Amino acid sequence: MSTIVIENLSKQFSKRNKSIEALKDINLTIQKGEFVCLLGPSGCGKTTLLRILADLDTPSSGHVSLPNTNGDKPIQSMVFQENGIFPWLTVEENVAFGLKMRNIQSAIVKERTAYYLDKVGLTKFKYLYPKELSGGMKQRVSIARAFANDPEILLMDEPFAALDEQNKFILQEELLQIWQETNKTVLFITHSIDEALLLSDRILLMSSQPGTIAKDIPIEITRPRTIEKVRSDPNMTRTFLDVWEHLQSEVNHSKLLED
Ligand SMILES: Nc1ncnc2c1ncn2[C@@H]1O[C@H](COP(=O)(O)OP(=O)(O)OP(=O)(O)O)[C@@H](O)[C@H]1O
Repeated sequence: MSTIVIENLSKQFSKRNKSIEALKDINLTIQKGEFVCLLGPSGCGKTTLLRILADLDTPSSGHVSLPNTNGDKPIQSMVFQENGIFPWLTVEENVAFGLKMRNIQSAIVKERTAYYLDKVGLTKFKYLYPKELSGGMKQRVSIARAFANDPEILLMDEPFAALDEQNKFILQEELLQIWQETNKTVLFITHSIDEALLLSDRILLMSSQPGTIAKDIPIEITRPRTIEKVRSDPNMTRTFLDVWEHLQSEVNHSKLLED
């Protein structure tokens, strides 16, 4: 069953009287429950695509079809790289925010908030404010809030990019656990090939500007996965090199166009 269908999507921006073609002719189908990573050179339109799916921006042409939820829950929730939580609310209030906005019964809000606070290990920090939290803890709040909202689709824009390796690894594991339990569809932007191999069912590799889907690569290594398992699998080594070479040539290509 497909959750997201994108047909002939293109997006142009105008910047200082010049037109920028950010996305060109994107055609894509994503199945319910799939974990898909978007990888591509800087400026290739990854965030633009996510923003269109989040309804924060509109396509210049083409069509996006998302599931219909009859308004009883959100279609999509977005997790940003940083600063995605409200500084004036406590950890608990941040996680409960979306549910309260939808006037969900307070007993359910409490139960669901407590469940996801526990999942991301923040129960004992629930009365703290964001300024009292580390970067990793803030991202945990964002993830707990996104899942507590119970959306059909999770849109994640480099959520772990600002974290140190150790924290990144712990959060990747937590995310995978919650994803497997909830069967949400996840679209996840990353610049890390290792991260994409560890997390995704599929890597969508984009070309440099204008962004197109250059390759659609299934990642078939069994779950649960660990970095060690991914690194020692010869197929994954080959995929890593393929993706690496693609990114290198796209970066070189866009440099040539700039020169
Ligand atoms: N609101 C906007 N107005 C004008 N140009 C924009 C706007 N948003 C994005 N762009 C341009 O569209 C292109 C794609 O940007 P986008 O942020 O989607 O790329 P990205 O792949 O997410 O980049 P990065 O990996 O560096 O985060 C860039 O050239 C960017 O400058």
